[in-house]
Amino acid sequence: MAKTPVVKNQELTVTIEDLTYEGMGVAKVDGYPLFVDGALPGEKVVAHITKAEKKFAFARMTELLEASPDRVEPKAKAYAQTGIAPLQHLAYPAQLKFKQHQVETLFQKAKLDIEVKPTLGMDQPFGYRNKAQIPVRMVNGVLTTGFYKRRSHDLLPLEDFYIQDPEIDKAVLMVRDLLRKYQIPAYNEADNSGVIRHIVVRRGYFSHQLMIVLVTNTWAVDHLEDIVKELTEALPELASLMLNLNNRKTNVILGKKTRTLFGHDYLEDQLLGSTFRISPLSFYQVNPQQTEVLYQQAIDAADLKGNETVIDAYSGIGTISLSMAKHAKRVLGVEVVPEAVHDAKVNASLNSIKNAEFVVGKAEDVMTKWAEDGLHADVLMVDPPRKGLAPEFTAAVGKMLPDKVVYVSCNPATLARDIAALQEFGYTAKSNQPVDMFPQTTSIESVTVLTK
Ligand SMILES: C[S@@+](CC[C@H](N)C(=O)[O-])C[C@H]1O[C@@H](n2cnc3c(N)ncnc32)[C@H](O)[C@@H]1O
Repeated sequence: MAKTPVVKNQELTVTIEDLTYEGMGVAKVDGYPLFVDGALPGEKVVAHITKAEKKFAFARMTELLEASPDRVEPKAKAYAQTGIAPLQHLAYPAQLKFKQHQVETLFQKAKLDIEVKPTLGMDQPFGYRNKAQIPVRMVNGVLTTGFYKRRSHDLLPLEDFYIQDPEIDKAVLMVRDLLRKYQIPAYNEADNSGVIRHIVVRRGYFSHQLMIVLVTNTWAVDHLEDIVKELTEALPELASLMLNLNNRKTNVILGKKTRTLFGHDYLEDQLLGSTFRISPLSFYQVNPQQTEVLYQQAIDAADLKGNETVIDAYSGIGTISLSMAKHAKRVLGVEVVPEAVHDAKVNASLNSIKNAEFVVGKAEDVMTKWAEDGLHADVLMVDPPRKGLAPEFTAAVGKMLPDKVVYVSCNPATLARDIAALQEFGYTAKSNQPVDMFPQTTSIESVTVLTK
């Protein structure tokens, strides 16, 4: 095997120069990169090599010799083992700079000359998540809720998740205690046995409505009536209690079939003055306070005058579409999850919006058809998942040539790739606005406007 500049279990003193997009400190040993877990730029640390590859190595920090002024005390040491909050040791203003810098770096690499504005952050960057998906496993013979340790499926027991709405944490513990009381077995991944796989909880930030979904390996859950009765009595905010069947050997959390045990089969919440129904299988942004900031950026960027046709691709339950419909002539949404499209249609009528239509389908297929049919959009909104736009989608944009493209992105790497592709059709972007939707984590959301 080729000789590497460092070897496994070696300890060396290094100075950290940068932070990777995953939040690991980067040091160089004669130009060879060392990724040091938990270390911050400017810090001098003792690094213990855990893995040495041909082109880089991983290390663990065993001693902090000189700390960064941006280092803060993490909320909980154990919590750091999970990867839920990989930036919790970095002061919040520095987290916001880190995100801006990440986008700048990716744009530079893609040779894009676009100004990246300072990240819009939160006043209180904890307790913001409106959704939790908590794995349930047996730990030492006891049904336990918590989170997986990084790069593993070993469950670390946790009661306070810090970044979730504290009411969600309380609801999870209440469900856990009832499952313990009625001796319901937790799921066992090794042999696909047991009953309870996950507890999924959503809470409306504005409505305070609570939705609990018990994800189970079977429909047959003992004492279900007792559990439902006790939960409804204990949680006055409970608006929806559901059972979701997932009996496949998979890392996907939710199965396709859901039964309502109590209340509605949806949750309601408000955003920018409109009410939205959200089904358990539908996407809904997890940081409601910052979602309003993000959507306002997108609405301002679209600069609608009232006579435009807007396409909202990857429209989910229609949150962006319906916010835009108030300022446009017509909005067409396209989304691949049928339940989300159903929600979007209901949401249009709940908010008395008559100029928005929603289609189920892959955005790349539907956009191609619209372009072939000669449909013209003045504004194209895109809010794709992390993998960004499909090449067929970008090609259809080149055919339709909307006047403006407003790109809401949750992954700056695919954003940079897609902007470069759209440039081929004569689009340019002047600036990018990151909005911090996920404090304490490395995830980056941003809005970019492209015009011809
Ligand atoms: C980041 S979410 C945005 C949803 C919505 N704009 C919002 O803010 O709530 C991306 C959405 O794209 C949907 N999706 C994923 N792949 C798709 C595809 N190929 N075509 C259409 N929709 C897709 C997902 O189901 C999800 O609802």
